[in-house]
Amino acid sequence: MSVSPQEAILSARGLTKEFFGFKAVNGVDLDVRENTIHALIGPNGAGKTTVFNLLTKFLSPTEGKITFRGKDITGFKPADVARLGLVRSFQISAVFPHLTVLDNVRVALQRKAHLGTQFWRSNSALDRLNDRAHELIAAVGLDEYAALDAAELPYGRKRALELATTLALDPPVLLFDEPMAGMGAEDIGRISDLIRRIAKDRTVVMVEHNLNVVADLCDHVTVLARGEILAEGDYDTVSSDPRVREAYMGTEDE
Ligand SMILES: Nc1ncnc2c1ncn2[C@@H]1O[C@H](COP(=O)(O)OP(=O)(O)OP(=O)(O)O)[C@@H](O)[C@H]1O
Repeated sequence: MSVSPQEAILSARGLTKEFFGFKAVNGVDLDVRENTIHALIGPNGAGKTTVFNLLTKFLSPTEGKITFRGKDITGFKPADVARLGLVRSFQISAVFPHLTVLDNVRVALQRKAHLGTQFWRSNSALDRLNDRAHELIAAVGLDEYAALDAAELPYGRKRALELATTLALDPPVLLFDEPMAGMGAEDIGRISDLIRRIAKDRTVVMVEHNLNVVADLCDHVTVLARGEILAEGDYDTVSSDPRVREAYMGTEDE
């Protein structure tokens, strides 16, 4: 099932990335539809992280074009695309270990508001910020941890905090690189629920190795292998595709 470019919030055409002559990503056309959860999957070395870094502008493509809401963002810097509303979470999210959960979320909200030091002159603005911080903390299930330093949080809860600080920026598109990496079953369930809730009125793109999570969460799946798109569609479609099965089994044998 291909997505028509008109419906896509984020698109790539002919996306190619060469490292020293080796094409890690080769001619990838991608359309991410608004308000869906879109997974990038594929065996090790397929080019998922490279595509993810190209989409978020952490890498520049050797060839190809990326558009966001119809605007060509190929030459943009990561901060520029974040400002437009394309924000990656987890691997780069700024959580300060020695600030409390509440203060971490407040700092993120302040950044969003660009209020800087002037902000603290207004008590009503401070109240609004505190209310919003508590809402976000509740949304990610961290109410009882609000006063704890971020460093003291268990791993899964730390990721929930990273999610809250990302949500503070209120981005229409969120990109996650392996959000479930290193998590136990309980945390996976909690973060999956969170992502599902977030995605009700947002677009989510995620690289994910855990195929149970992909099956459970994602509306659309793009399978990459050797830098190219091997298959696309919903999970049932791609998981029953013999080429996809072969690509995964091939790497298991290696
Ligand atoms: N900076 C780089 N320099 C050289 N080669 C790279 C670089 N980054 C990635 N590659 C190569 O590009 C290919 C794709 O890598 P990438 O990390 O995008 O794959 P992946 O699908 O995310 O893999 P994994 O599931 O193992 O994380 C690999 O062969 C990798 O070795």
